[in-house]
Amino acid sequence: MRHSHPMPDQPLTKFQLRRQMRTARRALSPYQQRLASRRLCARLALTPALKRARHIGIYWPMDGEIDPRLLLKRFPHKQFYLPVLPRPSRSTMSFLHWHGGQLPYRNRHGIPEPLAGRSQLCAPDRLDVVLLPLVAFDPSGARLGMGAGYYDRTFAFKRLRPGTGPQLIGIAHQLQCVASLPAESWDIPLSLVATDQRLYQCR
Ligand SMILES: Nc1nc2c(c(=O)[nH]1)N(C=O)[C@@H](CNc1ccc(C(=O)N[C@@H](CCC(=O)O)C(=O)O)cc1)CN2
Ligand SMILES: Nc1ncnc2c1ncn2[C@@H]1O[C@H](COP(=O)(O)OP(=O)(O)OP(=O)(O)O)[C@@H](O)[C@H]1O
Repeated sequence: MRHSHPMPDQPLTKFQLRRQMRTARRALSPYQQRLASRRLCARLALTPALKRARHIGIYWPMDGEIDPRLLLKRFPHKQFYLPVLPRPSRSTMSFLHWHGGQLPYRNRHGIPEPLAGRSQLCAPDRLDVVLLPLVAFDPSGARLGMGAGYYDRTFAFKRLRPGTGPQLIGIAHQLQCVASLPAESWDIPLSLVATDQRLYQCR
């Protein structure tokens, strides 16, 4: 009996944490989502990183993720790029230029992507800033994603050549903040996390 149930105060496994955070995120109302997105984008727009950046990696939100797409209206002269899943036998994502309109094609996870050949490609190391989706984060800049490792693999070169490549900025709802996440050897740390409520300067 003593060992038949996990202790209630045991740390959640990554699996449990993902499920809990994704459920909490999805439970936000459309009004809460719009408000959070406006607050996030207003805060991000004031950061030196965004003001300086010319080529910015962004994402198309899903599953209750905070929506960064208002930034296109704030910065009509900057170039924005969406991630495209690795082609067969490749392991890293590409980034394709996006003007802000609707996108008919959806990838195998149901997320809209621009079409290769029709949109200009930007190599991951040529982006100035990347806004990363995440499931949970901690104030040190550790990130828990969907679990496929796409972003970790795409920006793994930053561990070999620290200080090169884009500045990686995690964006999230404030409720996605946890006290601490287990660090994995392949994790690429975030330099900044921005939420609808505040900024976390990580290093
Ligand atoms: N908005 C957004 N775009 C993104 C990511 C993300 O986290 N958010 N990614 C960050 O890596 C990549 C896609 N990664 C993904 C990894 C796993 C699943 C996934 O497991 N999805 C379903 C299972 C069903 C299905 O895939 O069809 C799930 O919800 O459980 C989805 C996307 C690239 N684009
Ligand atoms: N640089 C890398 N080289 C090889 N494999 C990697 C690398 N980075 C991550 N992986 C693999 O990807 C898998 C998923 O990693 P993890 O659970 O940390 O993903 P995540 O950061 O949550 O997801 P995502 O980046 O897709 O949002 C791990 O099992 C790991 O083996």
